[in-house]
Formats: sequence, C-alpha cells, structure tokens
Amino acid sequence: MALLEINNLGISFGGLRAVDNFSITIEKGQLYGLIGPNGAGKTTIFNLLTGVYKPNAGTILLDGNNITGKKTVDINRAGIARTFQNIRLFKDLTVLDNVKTGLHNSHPYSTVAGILRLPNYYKVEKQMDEKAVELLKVFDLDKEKDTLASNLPYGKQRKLEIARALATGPKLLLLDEPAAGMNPNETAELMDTIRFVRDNFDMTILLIEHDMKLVSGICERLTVLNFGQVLTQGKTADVLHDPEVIKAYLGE
Ligand SMILES: Nc1ncnc2c1ncn2[C@@H]1O[C@H](COP(=O)(O)OP(=O)(O)OP(=O)(O)O)[C@@H](O)[C@H]1O
Repeated sequence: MALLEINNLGISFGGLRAVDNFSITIEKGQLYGLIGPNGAGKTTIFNLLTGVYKPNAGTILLDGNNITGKKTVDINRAGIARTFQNIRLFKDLTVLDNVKTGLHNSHPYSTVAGILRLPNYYKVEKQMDEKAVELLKVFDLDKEKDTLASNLPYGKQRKLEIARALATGPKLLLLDEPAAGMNPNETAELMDTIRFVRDNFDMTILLIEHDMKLVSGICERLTVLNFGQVLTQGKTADVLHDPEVIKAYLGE
C-alpha cells in the first residue's frame, strides 16, 4: 500500500482554480520532489495536505486512512509534519524547548498533571529532555541546546525546524523550500541531512524546491505542477529531460 495517495484533489480561491485534479502516489521511504513555477500551487497542496485548507474535490489517504478535510492537529497525529517556506520556530525559546514542543504533540501528560506538577509531570519532562537531546545530536545541535532559536545561524535554524517536525513522530515529512536562502555549502549539508533523515528515520519525504541541484541530487521521483495541474510525473531524470518541463519551467 502507498504511504500517500492523493486522488483528483482540487481547490478554488474565488475564480482561481489553484489546484485542479491533482493526483500523486508516494511509496513508503521515497524521497519525492514537487516542483513548478512560482504560483503553480505547490504550497497550496501542502496546505491541503495539512488541513490548513479544505479541498472542494478529491481524497487524501495516508497509510490507507482517509484524512481529507481533517483538522491540522488531527492530521499531525495521523502522521504528517511539515516545515515552512519562511522558517517558523519559536524564536524566544531555546533549541531544546523548540524540539520539546514537537514531542508534546505526540506524548502529552494530562493537563492536570502539568498544572499541579504531579510526579508524572517531572518523569515525563525528564524523558522528553533526553529524547530531545538525542534528536538534537542527530542534527549536531546538542551543544547549542540552551541557545535561543533566534541566535542560531540560518542553516541551523532550518535543521532545527526539521528536528522539531520529526519530534512529532511523523510517517510523512513535508519540507517547503528547505534550501531557500541557503548558500551552496549550506545546501550541500542540507542534502546530506535530508538523505540521513530518510535513511535513519525510515522516513517518507515530500519536498517543494526551486534549487534544481538539490532536486536532481536527492529526489527519486518528481511531480511537476503548472497552473495547478500535473504537467508530468515520474523518475527524476526522465522528468527533468521532458521537453514540456523544460519549456514550462526550466527554460524560463
Ligand atoms: N488563501 C489564498 N487566497 C487566494 N489565493 C490564494 C491563496 N493561497 C494561494 N493562492 C493563490 O493560489 C495560487 C498558487 O499559490 P501557491 O502559493 O500554492 O504557489 P506555489 O507554487 O507554492 O508558488 P511559490 O513557488 O511562489 O511558492 C497563486 O495564484 C496564489 O496567489
């Protein structure tokens, strides 16, 4: 069974059909790229997938479960986590606490235990600290665990956002333009990180990206979107050599 199966998804904003008849199948463990010109509808698809928008048409199945039109929090619990085009960390929290906000989503103690500081609260908090540090080690951020997120350099903020998303325990990780604003060295390191996450967390990853070096370097399959519709999809090398794709996107 595919991990993600989207069939005939659509949404309109006023008269604009931002996403139309969009279908995609992503197998477990795939590293999949969603590309297309500005305004093609890529982020709208992420917003549909995460319950920010509700589709007017189509279905979304995650691991066989119908999550179409569900709330963001329920979709996260079902197993989808994302990062954003513009980094959205809790800038006034430490690196450690940013990751712990992700862990809280998956392993909460009762609110009463938290407010009353019952023994279970301290036990769970300690376990979360340990888990968060383990995760930070993977991203080589453990030494900066007490640093405020806003004081991290840009490339590390991106890594921290990925770590926080992983802390929620997803089956599918959505990355929206992870290389945006990065220099070539940071991008090369990010490519290694994404591969590492896929291999070591047994993760399925769908990413939106304009950086063709990153796309061709790490994505196994691509879907090209143009004016809200699928232009083509398939293996990365085949898609990037498709004359329609070159005309619509790469040649511009
Ligand atoms: N909430 C909204 N209300 C109205 N129009 C919207 C809304 N969200 C997106 N759109 C429109 O839908 C279209 C697709 O936008 P979207 O942001 O998904 O494109 P994109 O492919 O992610 O672009 P980029 O590569 O520039 O990020 C655009 O024309 C955009 O203006």
